Amino acid sequence: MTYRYDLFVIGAGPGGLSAAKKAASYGAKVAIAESAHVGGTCVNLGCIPKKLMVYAADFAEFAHLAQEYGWSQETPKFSWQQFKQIRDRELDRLRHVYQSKLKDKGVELLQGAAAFVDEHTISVNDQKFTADKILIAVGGKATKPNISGIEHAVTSDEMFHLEKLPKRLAILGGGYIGVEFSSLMRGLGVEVFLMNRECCILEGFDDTVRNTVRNELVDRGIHSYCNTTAEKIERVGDNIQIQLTGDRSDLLTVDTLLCATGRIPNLEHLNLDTIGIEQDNKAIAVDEFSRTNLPHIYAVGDCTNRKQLTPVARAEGRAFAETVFGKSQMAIDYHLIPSGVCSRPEAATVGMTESEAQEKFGDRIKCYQTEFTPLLRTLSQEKRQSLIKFVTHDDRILGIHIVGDDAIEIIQGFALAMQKGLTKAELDHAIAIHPSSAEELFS
Ligand SMILES: Cc1cc2nc3c(=O)[nH]c(=O)nc-3n(C[C@H](O)[C@H](O)[C@H](O)COP(=O)(O)OP(=O)(O)OC[C@H]3O[C@@H](n4cnc5c(N)ncnc54)[C@H](O)[C@@H]3O)c2cc1C
Ligand SMILES: NC(=O)c1ccc[n+]([C@@H]2O[C@H](COP(=O)([O-])OP(=O)(O)OC[C@H]3O[C@@H](n4cnc5c(N)ncnc54)[C@H](O)[C@@H]3O)[C@@H](O)[C@H]2O)c1
Repeated sequence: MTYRYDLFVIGAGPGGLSAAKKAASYGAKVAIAESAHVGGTCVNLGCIPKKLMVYAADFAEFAHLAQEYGWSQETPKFSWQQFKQIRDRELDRLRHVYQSKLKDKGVELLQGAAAFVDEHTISVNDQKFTADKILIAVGGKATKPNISGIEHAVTSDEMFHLEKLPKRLAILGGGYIGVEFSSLMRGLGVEVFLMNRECCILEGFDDTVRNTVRNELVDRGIHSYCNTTAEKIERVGDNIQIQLTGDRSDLLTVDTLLCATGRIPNLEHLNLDTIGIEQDNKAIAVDEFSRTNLPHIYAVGDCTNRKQLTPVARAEGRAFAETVFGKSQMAIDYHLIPSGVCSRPEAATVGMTESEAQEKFGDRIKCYQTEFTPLLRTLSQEKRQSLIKFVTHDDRILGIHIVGDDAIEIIQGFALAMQKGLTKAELDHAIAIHPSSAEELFS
């Protein structure tokens, strides 16, 4: 049987793009279908626009800090409309860069929603295409809990395109998205109410990090309601009224409600049932080589049940292409993947939390913790603390957790060193750069 393509990729996000380009570099004839914008969630509605908004918000804090350094007092004004225009111009440029990279590699881009017709046939805009191998890389979408009136809540997708900045914003969910948006919106001058149903924000992070970030958010004026969720939501005129339940049970009135309660795979329009692809908890079930139960169909990124992070989707895409079209079988090592929350303060983490290490090694673990004021902040009246915590066992570093300026940039190199089995003694013998925040990791 001959097929039109060696590989058909569904979804041009980080996972699909990296797989398509790598497979093409091995000489495969590749097509990629995209129903929205090339670049996927990351470029269009995720990492990149989010981080640009974080930077936009930072200028408010820096303008304040500048006065402590002797700059004269002026009140800078922020224009949301102007920022959106400038940001969208940059996202457009990025999309073009990704498109021309596909073209350079000879990958054919098909604009439209793809669905399975049979095991080797995909339809896009009523046209049918056959392929020997198929990669599903359709990513995820925001999910909303079943709460009366939840249709009045927006998701992170809409937050990027709001007509105007909210005056009072409530956020349901204290995970990555809830914490990042609460912080950046506060930075832009919005009154923010952050609700999470657990005892603290950032479930899964080390408890010290969770508590430190929360205290700092509160210090910056965010109302943080833990053990609290929404029972009922109603639109009243231009406002949204939220009946809270849990530790807080009052009626909260805001103009915008962001639902940030998690993301699920985006599988509903693919016709997966017609070909019998097995699922695992609403995601596509795959083995260590990203292969589904059908041996010629693979899946990578947020539509599988692994880590919902851009570098992970990219790595899975590359590993798939290497395994199927390259020279060696490649599986991803999910151990020690660093991640960071772009809140103010920033939080970054790699490896085990203290409680995870305790569960595994009991009282034999040892933690080291240091808190300090970064040099940049020492002239300020508002003392912003940074925090570094090591979790070790028999001197081997099991986890590093950082809160404060540049935490995300600092942790990257240490994650690599940990993968190489770094011990605390080795770190203490190394020579750091001074003055810096990262030097605080060295003894
Ligand atoms: C607000 C937000 C902020 C984030 N910030 C970060 C961050 O700072 N760092 C980080 O590592 N991760 C971050 N993430 C997560 C990151 O965006 C995802 O993990 C990553 O984009 C997953 O890549 P993917 O290729 O699996 O899917 P996606 O990027 O979602 O791409 C999937 C693509 O498939 C397309 N598609 C879907 N169905 C079809 C179909 N039937 N036919 C054709 N095309 C289809 C979609 O339109 C989309 O373009 C963030 C996510 C969000 C929502
Ligand atoms: N900086 C980054 O790397 C980054 C940034 C954004 C998103 N992401 C990725 O996207 C994924 C999705 O982000 P997210 O923040 O939507 O999900 P999340 O899983 O990180 O957090 C969702 C939070 O909502 C809470 N929740 C669920 N239902 C609730 C309810 N009814 N009431 C109150 N709280 C409720 C959950 O307990 C959880 O704490 C993340 O897991 C992450 O992998 C990464």
